[in-house]
Amino acid sequence: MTAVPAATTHWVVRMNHRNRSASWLIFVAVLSLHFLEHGYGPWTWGLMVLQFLVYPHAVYLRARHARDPLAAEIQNMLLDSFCFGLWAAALGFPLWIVYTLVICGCINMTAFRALKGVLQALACAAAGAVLVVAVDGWRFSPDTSLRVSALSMLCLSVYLVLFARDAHTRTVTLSTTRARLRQSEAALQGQLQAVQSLQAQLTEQAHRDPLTGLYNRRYLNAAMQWEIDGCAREGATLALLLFDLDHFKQINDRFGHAAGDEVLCQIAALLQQSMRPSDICCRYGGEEFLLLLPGMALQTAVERAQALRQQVAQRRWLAEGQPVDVTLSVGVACAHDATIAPAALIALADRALYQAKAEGRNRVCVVGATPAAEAEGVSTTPMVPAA
Ligand SMILES: Nc1nc2c(ncn2[C@@H]2O[C@H](COP(=O)(O)OP(=O)(O)OP(=O)(O)O)[C@@H](O)[C@H]2O)c(=O)[nH]1
Repeated sequence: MTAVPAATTHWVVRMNHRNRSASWLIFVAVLSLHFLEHGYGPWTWGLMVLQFLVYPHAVYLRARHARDPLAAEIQNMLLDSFCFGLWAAALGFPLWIVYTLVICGCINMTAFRALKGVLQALACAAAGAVLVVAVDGWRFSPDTSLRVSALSMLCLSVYLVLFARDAHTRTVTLSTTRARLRQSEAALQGQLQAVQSLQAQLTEQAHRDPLTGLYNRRYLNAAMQWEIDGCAREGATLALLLFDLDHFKQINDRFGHAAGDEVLCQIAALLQQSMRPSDICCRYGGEEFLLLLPGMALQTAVERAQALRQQVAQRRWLAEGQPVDVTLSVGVACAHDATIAPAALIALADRALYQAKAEGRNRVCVVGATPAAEAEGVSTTPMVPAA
C-alpha cells in the first residue's frame, strides 16, 4: 500500500470517516447502556468495541488506499448496513437501536445512489439479520429503556446534523468552484478574442505595404486569381491598371528620400479616393502601383486611367516646400475570361506601361486600344498579348 496524504484522500472517504467516528462514539454509549441493562457478557462488549471503535478506522484506511476510493467507500457503506443487520438480529431487534442504525445506513446510501441506494442498504441489513437468525436462531425483544431510546435519538440527530453540514459545505464549495470556472471562462474568452484580433492584425499587416498602407504584392498574388475566377463566373471583365511615376528618381535625388516617400503616400491616397469598394489597390513595386477593377470594361478602365493621370499631372505638388512636377504613365489590360493567368494579365499591362514610357511618359497605353480611347489621347499602338 502506498501512503496517501490526508488532503488528497477522496472527500467522501474523509466525510464518512469523520461522521462514523463521531456518531458511532455516541452509539457506543447507547449500546453500553443497553448491554448493562440486559447484562450482556464480555464477548458482546468486545465485539462492540471492534465494530464501533476499531472498524471505522479500518474501513477508512481500506478506502483511502483503494485504487477507486469512492467505490471502496460505497462498499464500506453497504458493509455498515450488513453489520447493522447482524447487530439488530443479535440483540433481538431493539426498536430504537435498530431504527437508528438502519436510518443511518439508508440515508448515507441515498445520498450516493438515490432510491436504489436505500434498497441496497435495506437488502444488506436484511442479509446480516437473516445470517444471525440462521446461525443463532430468532430472538425478539424490541423494548428499549427511556435512556437508551433518548441516547439513540441523540446519536441519530448528531449523525443527521453532521450529514447536513457536509451537504452545506459541498454546496458552498460547488457554487464557489462554479463561479471561479465562470470567471476563468470569461478570462479565457477575453484572451481568445485578443489572440484572434492579434491574428487578424498580423494577417492584415502581412498583406499591407508599411509605407502607403495599400495592399502589397503578396496579397495581390492571392487576390488576382480569385478576381479572375469571380469575373469569369459572372461573365464580366477584369481590368488592370499599372501605374509608374515618371522620373521619380529625380525627385529622390533632388529633395531626398523622405520627400519621395511623401509623394508616394499622396499618390496612394489619391488612388484610394477614386476606388470603388470592390476595387483592389496595391503598391506593386517601388514607385509602381496597380489597380484591379473587377467587372470593369476596357473602355471604362481606360477612362479611369486617363482621369487619374490628369489628376496627378494637374495637381500642384510640393516637395520640401518647392514645386515639383509629378506625372504618371499607365498601362491598361483587361481579362475577358478565366483562361488568362494572373502573371500574363500583369505582363500585358506591363507591356502597355513600357509603351507609355517609350512614347514619352505621362500617358495611358492599352493593349488593343479602342477608338474612344484614341480620341482621348490613349496610345493606339496595338499590342499583342503575351503568349
Ligand atoms: N523615396 C522612395 N523612393 C523609392 C522607393 N522605392 C523605390 N524608390 C526609388 O524609385 C526610383 C525609381 O527609379 P527608376 O526605376 O530609375 O525610375 P524613374 O526614375 O521613375 O524613371 P522612369 O520610371 O523611367 O520614368 C529609384 O530611385 C528608387 O530608389 C521608396 O519606397 N521610397
